[in-house]
Amino acid sequence: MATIVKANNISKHFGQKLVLDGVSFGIHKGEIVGLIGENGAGKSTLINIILGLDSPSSGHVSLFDKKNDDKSVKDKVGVMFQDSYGLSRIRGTEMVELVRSHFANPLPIATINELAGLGPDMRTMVLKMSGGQRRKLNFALAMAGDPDILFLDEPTAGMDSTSRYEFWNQVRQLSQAGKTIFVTSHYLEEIEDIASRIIFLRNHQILFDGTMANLKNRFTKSIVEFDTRKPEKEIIAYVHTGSLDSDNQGHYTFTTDDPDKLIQELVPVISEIQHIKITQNTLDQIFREVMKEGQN
Ligand SMILES: Nc1ncnc2c1ncn2[C@@H]1O[C@H](COP(=O)(O)OP(=O)(O)OP(=O)(O)O)[C@@H](O)[C@H]1O
Repeated sequence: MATIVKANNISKHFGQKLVLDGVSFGIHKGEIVGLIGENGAGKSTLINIILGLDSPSSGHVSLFDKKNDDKSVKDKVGVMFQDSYGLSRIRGTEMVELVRSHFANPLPIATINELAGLGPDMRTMVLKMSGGQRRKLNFALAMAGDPDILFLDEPTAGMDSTSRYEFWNQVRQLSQAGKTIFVTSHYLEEIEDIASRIIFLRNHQILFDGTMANLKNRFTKSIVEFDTRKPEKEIIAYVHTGSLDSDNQGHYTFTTDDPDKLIQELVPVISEIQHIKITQNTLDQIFREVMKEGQN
């Protein structure tokens, strides 16, 4: 699989302040990578370094196997920044035209608007656009050059629920069409939903890099719940792979590393068990737990 981004041992200081410390990873074609970390973790700094907008204190980055300032790379990269741009006294359509003119093979403006979902609002002066409309315009600008890789920095902040839903559907379709996506967001349920891979920045380094399933296996246990009239001591006698959290009027809650095995252990009494439910922590819960651990 082609590696589109290679970040090799990136460190970054701002003055005395260490922000990134030996960060390395590769991003492959077609992946949707979710970069997560607390406020100030260095997500935007890392994106800026990958894009060549900032330089690392040490380490190096390549995009499409070239240096990130190589001219041939520019046409293949689309970026949706967090902040709005300086030009605000022109219409959205004019802004998109301006950006299109910088690319060799831009998408038609109607296609760009279809992707961004701005409709007639694209003709509004940028100054008069709402926060959500500006986000959509930012997405339009990111897509203007028909990029192979899209960097999305907090793309849905300020978007209403329907717009978010449509936005992520669009991103999913772009991914299915072969685009590579690198996204940061504090809306972790959205990252959990969209990303094929999570990179978790913590204490200036990569704490975790892998699939959501791997992340859950590493940082969380499963909860197995069920109802039964069997007395507690009988149930406990069967279960060896989990610990009983509560037995509340016949509703049992076990925490376990291996929910499949726990269910197998219950097989002798399974006919007397009802409403079995297995759950795992969400990305949001895992994130909060990992952050809490760091404070202790
Ligand atoms: N140009 C700069 N000069 C000095 N410090 C900077 C600069 N840019 C970023 N920083 C600092 O680097 C750290 C990382 O900032 P960055 O914006 O990369 O974090 P982030 O993970 O994107 O945060 P957020 O989730 O809040 O957007 C912060 O402490 C920030 O104050």
